[in-house]
Amino acid sequence: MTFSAELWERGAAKVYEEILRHPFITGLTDGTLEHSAFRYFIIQDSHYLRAYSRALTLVAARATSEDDVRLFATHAAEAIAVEQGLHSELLGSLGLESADVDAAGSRPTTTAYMSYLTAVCATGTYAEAVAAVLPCYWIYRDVGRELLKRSSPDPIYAQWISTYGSEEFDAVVESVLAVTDRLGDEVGPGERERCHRHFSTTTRYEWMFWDAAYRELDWPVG
Ligand SMILES: Cc1ncc(C[n+]2csc(CCO)c2C)c(N)n1
Repeated sequence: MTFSAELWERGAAKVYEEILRHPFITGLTDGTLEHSAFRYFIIQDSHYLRAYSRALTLVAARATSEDDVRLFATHAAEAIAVEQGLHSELLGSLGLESADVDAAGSRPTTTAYMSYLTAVCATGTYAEAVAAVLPCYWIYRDVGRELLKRSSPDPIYAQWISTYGSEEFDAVVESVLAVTDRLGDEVGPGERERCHRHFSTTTRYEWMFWDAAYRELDWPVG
């Protein structure tokens, strides 16, 4: 079995099914999701993408070949492009501007997910860092494909869906899966277990990110 298949089977298969069943996801395609929940999601995703792009530059710095440095450095730049392009368009459609993103700040789940990613990418090995960032790519590709089949009666949701369900994005994910499988042949048993732990933790955070948006979770105090 490839390393990526092993990671998915142990850490993501069940959570992925839960994600597809989550009312945030089903609400996107049947149009019942409240705009306020989607607004929360886009605002939090702007914060997330800012941290994620920095985390990817740490992955790039740890990479063991020039091709891999280029791959992750390119994705870091693309994450910023998504934040500044797609997001500013969506913010406009939702009646928001970038000052609203700053005013809302990063909420608990976003903060926890960003902090975990940053810590692993800053202090872990190259394989650990790749395992931590992988669910972000992989889950969005697979969820994007499912959503694309169903599409959405709401043009704002349909626009968002088309970004992650695209063929270009598919190629991006395949290249990261190829890196993961290669690293699977190089890691020792202790590092392999740490990769599993990071992969399943950030997979859970992906579910929690949608759940927090659905419930519009805020800090309980302060
Ligand atoms: C919570 C959350 N998780 C994953 C993504 C998807 N994503 C963000 S950056 C990137 C790779 C480089 O473009 C991918 C796949 C998201 N937007 N928000």
